[in-house]
Order: sequence, then C-alpha cells, then structure tokens
Amino acid sequence: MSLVVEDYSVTIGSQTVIRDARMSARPGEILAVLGPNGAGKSTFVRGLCGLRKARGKAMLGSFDLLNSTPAERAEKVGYVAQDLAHLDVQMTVLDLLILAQNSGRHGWKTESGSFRRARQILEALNLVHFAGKQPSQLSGGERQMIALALALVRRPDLLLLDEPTSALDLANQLQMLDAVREVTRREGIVTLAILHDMNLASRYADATLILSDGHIRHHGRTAEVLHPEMIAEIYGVECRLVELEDGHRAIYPVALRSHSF
Ligand SMILES: Nc1ncnc2c1ncn2[C@@H]1O[C@H](COP(=O)(O)OP(=O)(O)OP(=O)(O)O)[C@@H](O)[C@H]1O
Repeated sequence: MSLVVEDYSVTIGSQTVIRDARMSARPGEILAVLGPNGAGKSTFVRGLCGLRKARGKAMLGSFDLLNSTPAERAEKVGYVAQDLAHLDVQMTVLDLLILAQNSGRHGWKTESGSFRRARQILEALNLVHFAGKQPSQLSGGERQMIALALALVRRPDLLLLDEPTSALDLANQLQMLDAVREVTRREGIVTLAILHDMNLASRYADATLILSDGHIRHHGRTAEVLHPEMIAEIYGVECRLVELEDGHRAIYPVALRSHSF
C-alpha cells in the first residue's frame, strides 16, 4: 500500500507546525525524514498516527489515516516514539508483546498464536534474552529495540520511527535498520524513519524528505536529495561527500558556514 499525503497540516494548540505538506512513499520503501531541530519532523509523523491534530489528506492505500478511530489506526500503524516513558510498566517484555497484539480488539487472539508471534519477533530481532525482563530493567538502547518489537508485532502496513537509533551503539544501529529494511521489503510496508544521521539515511533510505520550519523543502531519491548544496542551504554546514566502493556515500561535515558566536 502506498502512502499519499496532500494538503496536510498539523497543529499544536493554536500553532500550525506543519503547513500544506505533500509527499508520497511506495510499498517496500524506507523514507528518511530529516531536518534541523524543531523543523517539525516528530509533529509530521505524530499527525499521521493520530497523536496530533491533523487535517488534509493522508491515505495508506484506501485507508484514511486522518478519519479513522484509534483502534482502526492501531491495526495499520506501528509507531516507535522518541520518548519511551510509556514502557515503564510492571510487565515483562513477553507479556507486553502479547498484550500489544490484543489491545483494542474484541476478543483475544488465541493465546498460543499471540505467544508464537511474540517469540518470532524476539527471535528475529535477537532479543529473546529480554523476554522475561521488564523494560524498566533495561538500558535506553535495549528499550529502543523492544519498542521496535512492539511496533512490529501487529504487522503494521505503515511503520513510523522517531529517531529509532538515537540510543543505539554502532552494531545495534545496523542490526535495527537491517531488520527494518528486511521487514519493509518482505511485507511491502511503508516505513518513515526520522533520522539525524545522514550516513544512516544514505545507507538505508530509498527516499528522503527534508523538513525545515514546518515545510517540506526537498523530497526525492536519497542520493539526489543528500548533497552538499542542500546541507549548506538547510543546515548552514559545509559538507564533503565521498563515494564508497559499495555504492553508498559518506557525508562528513567540514565547517559551519557562518559563525554567529
Ligand atoms: N508540546 C508542544 N507544545 C508546543 N509546541 C510544541 C510542542 N511540541 C513541539 N512543539 C513545537 O513544534 C515545533 C516542531 O517540533 P518537533 O518536535 O516536531 O520538531 P523536530 O523536527 O522533531 O525536532 P527535533 O529534531 O529537535 O526532535 C517546534 O517549534 C516545537 O517548539
């Protein structure tokens, strides 16, 4: 299912944070959402999952994201928030994964089906050793991996990740994004990932969207969007681009364009 967003605005209180956005993403595609701090990236994504007041059009195939109930959206959308305080509950990871598959549903799935699916996800993400632990007993990075498991366990059609690698070490950054890419491709879902690391975006994102001041400034194939002129324009940072042997590009900052301190 494709994601198509048109005339999309998101408000917080009386402030319109995202204005008249238009974008699309194809099934099986990872779209990186980049932009400076305060650009509106989290607000953009939170509007799509019903956590902020949004108007306009946001269609996932024929499913209307902005005119659906929370329970209907929960069937379609998996969301990993930046702030994982909601994971501070007195339940084990395994119980949370079983509950996540059944919350908001009339009648529980058979317990063995939910259990099997929970184990499957833990195995796929290499997290089986955390099954009996409570998230509050885990480190920030470990909780981020559990949050991904919780988002994936219901087989979403749209996966929304808000800085999913911010607490992860180098190996776990790759493990998480490898897993996200594998699920995105295999299930033909759409994944939007808010990232600050342009090298991760360059390596994993098929397409990239650049937000600044609540507006989409650039949107296209990642290799076309992530270039030094864009980075200078949006971030005020001079960068070098290095073509790597594996076909990816590395981006490294050289200097701030203007020093205001
Ligand atoms: N709870 C809130 N109340 C009022 N304004 C808010 C709230 N949350 C965000 N904003 C404002 O909305 C704008 C966009 O914030 P948002 O969190 O979407 O940015 P972001 O691009 O995700 O930033 P970052 O990269 O720093 O996480 C900012 O100007 C911010 O001050």
